[in-house]
Amino acid sequence: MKRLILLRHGQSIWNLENRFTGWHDVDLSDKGREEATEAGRLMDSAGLAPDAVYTSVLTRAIRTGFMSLDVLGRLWIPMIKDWRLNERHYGALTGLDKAETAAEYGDEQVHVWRRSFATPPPALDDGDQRHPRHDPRYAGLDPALLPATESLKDTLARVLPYWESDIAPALTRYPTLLIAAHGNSLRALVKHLEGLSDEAITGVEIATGDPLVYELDDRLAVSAKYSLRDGR
Ligand SMILES: O=C(O)[C@@H](CO)OP(=O)(O)O
Repeated sequence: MKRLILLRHGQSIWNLENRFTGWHDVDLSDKGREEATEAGRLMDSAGLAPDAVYTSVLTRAIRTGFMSLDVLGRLWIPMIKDWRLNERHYGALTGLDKAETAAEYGDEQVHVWRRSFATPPPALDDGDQRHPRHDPRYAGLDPALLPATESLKDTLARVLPYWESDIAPALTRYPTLLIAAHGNSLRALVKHLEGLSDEAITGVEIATGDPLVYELDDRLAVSAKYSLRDGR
């Protein structure tokens, strides 16, 4: 049996401030750091010892993985960072206050931008400093790969090939594998793992700092799923 632990980063400063974040690189809040440490304690109590961690190239996820592994005394395991585990790109909404945006465009429109499967938020212009082409961490990538906005469908379209090419094969070598990532990149993975419909995934939320464990058989079919914090 293999175990996949999905861990959404702890609360970030922009989660706390209620701002659309996406690919903006904001760090954890004090509460987020506590959640990251607590996630490590929960894994420890459950007897889970990750053999490797996959994470994004965004500080809040990297730090969450690092802080949880620190509790476990496992900072030495391989940590693989890849942009394809980044949060869904929030386009022109990046940095805006969620409540103010809802007051301007209406709750329904904001809900569509946040949770519909296929409708992306308005895109960023190439010249906008928030566009990933201006961020040195993506300098080695083909600019055509870099999103100016993303729906969950678009996010799935980059997470899934990475799952198939890198993460799923790694489960043979690392049978307990931690993925420290983001609300929407993890929702994309959950949709795939559980075979959820486009409609069903719109109702799925992933809490910060709550390790979600999937037990997988040799064909990587899910045999059990539970959360370490809420026990669901
Ligand atoms: O702002 C974001 O990037 C995400 C996650 O924090 O927010 P939402 O839940 O609205 O998709």
